Amino acid sequence: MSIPVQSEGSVATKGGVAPGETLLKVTGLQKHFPIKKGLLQRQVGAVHAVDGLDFEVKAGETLGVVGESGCGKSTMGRLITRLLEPTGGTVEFQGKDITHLGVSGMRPLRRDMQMIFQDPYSSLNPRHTIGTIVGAPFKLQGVSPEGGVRKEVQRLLEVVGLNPEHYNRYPHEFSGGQRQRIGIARALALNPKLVVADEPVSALDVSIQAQVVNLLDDLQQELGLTYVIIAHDLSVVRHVSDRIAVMYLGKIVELADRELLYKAPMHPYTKALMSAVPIPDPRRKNAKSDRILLTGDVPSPISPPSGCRFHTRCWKATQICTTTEPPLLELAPGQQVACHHPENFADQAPQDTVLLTAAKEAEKLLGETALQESAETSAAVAATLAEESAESAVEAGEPTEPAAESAPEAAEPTEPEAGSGEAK
Ligand SMILES: Nc1ncnc2c1ncn2[C@@H]1O[C@H](COP(=O)(O)OP(=O)(O)OP(=O)(O)O)[C@@H](O)[C@H]1O
Repeated sequence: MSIPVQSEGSVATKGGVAPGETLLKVTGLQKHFPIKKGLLQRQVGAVHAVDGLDFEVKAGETLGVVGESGCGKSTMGRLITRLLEPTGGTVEFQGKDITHLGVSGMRPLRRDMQMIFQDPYSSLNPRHTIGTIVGAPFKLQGVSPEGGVRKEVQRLLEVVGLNPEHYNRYPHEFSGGQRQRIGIARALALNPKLVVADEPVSALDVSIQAQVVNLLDDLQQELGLTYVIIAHDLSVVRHVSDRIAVMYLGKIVELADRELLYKAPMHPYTKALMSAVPIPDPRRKNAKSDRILLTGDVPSPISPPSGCRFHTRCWKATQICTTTEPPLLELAPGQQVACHHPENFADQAPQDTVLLTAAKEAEKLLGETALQESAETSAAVAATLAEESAESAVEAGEPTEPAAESAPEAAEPTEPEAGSGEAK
């Protein structure tokens, strides 16, 4: 599809943020929704929807955000576009702190950051024509596009693959996929720099999902857009994201380049999510499923578990996971992980070996292939690391013993890891 050039020039070069430079920076971002009770509406607790997020989004990239329902993805999207006021932390957009900007302070920035919502049925006013809906941002911002609003709206409709002649039609006259295209046209009207798409295709038929995802991809290529795409399903963000953040109960547990995340996920939760993505390969139709089934429900965000929040469902959890929250560390270039016992990497807490009872139960539900693979990859990576550090120790003239210590898994037999938890 050919997309007409925007009248105001390339987004990526507009406003001084060059591709690859930081467009959005989030530090320690928090949102706690108060729970109030009684006549006096006293606060009795809080929903820890987003609980300390740190990440950056570079101009021109697509950051995918995935996680189960209720993990705080939408809240995060609304916080970074400042549709919600954060409880803590900071949000910087183009180097400017926008954390506590009021409505008037945010108004000029609204042009630069737009949101696409999940439900193309409820996000469009049924009483307004498409022309009014897509043209609304011009009115709200007091912008008069060259050639008039009508001409610009028709151009935008064409950009998203809709017939510009349908300017006077109403939302109910369009299919779900077309309505989502209308939502995208509205988001693009003011030539934004950052587009946050919250589950942009979840409400659509699978056959239409690919069309909308491809449209978003095409628009990014042509207009130099920066995306944060939120989805509960890795298969949606898989093809469009440059980097992917995996969220669990209000926290990022892994943030990595797409390739790294798919080839060697380090957080057990990422591994479990990935095992749930179906592989469309007819040759595997009789293969034994190695899907990782997580035990129990997602704990309540009102009183999240202590230590690592995933420990209640993790098959690798040990004592330290219940007491100490693992920091989000860059364990490999381009891969940040918050885990004491990561996959595909040397153990971060090798001294702590006693598996929790819950973990032992979770282990029973894991596919054997998954456990075997997990053990093999961890042992292989640990062996490579041990080799590398032994080599560097020899080069530096040091004794080679400490290298083996720093990668204790290297010495382990390649038995399933969860089963060999005691010896880890
Ligand atoms: N306005 C609100 N008041 C109180 N709690 C809220 C509010 N908005 C969200 N929450 C709670 O915050 C938590 C995170 O919600 P959020 O919608 O951000 O999750 P999500 O990962 O986007 O889930 P989904 O995919 O189902 O939308 C949930 O427990 C939710 O109930």
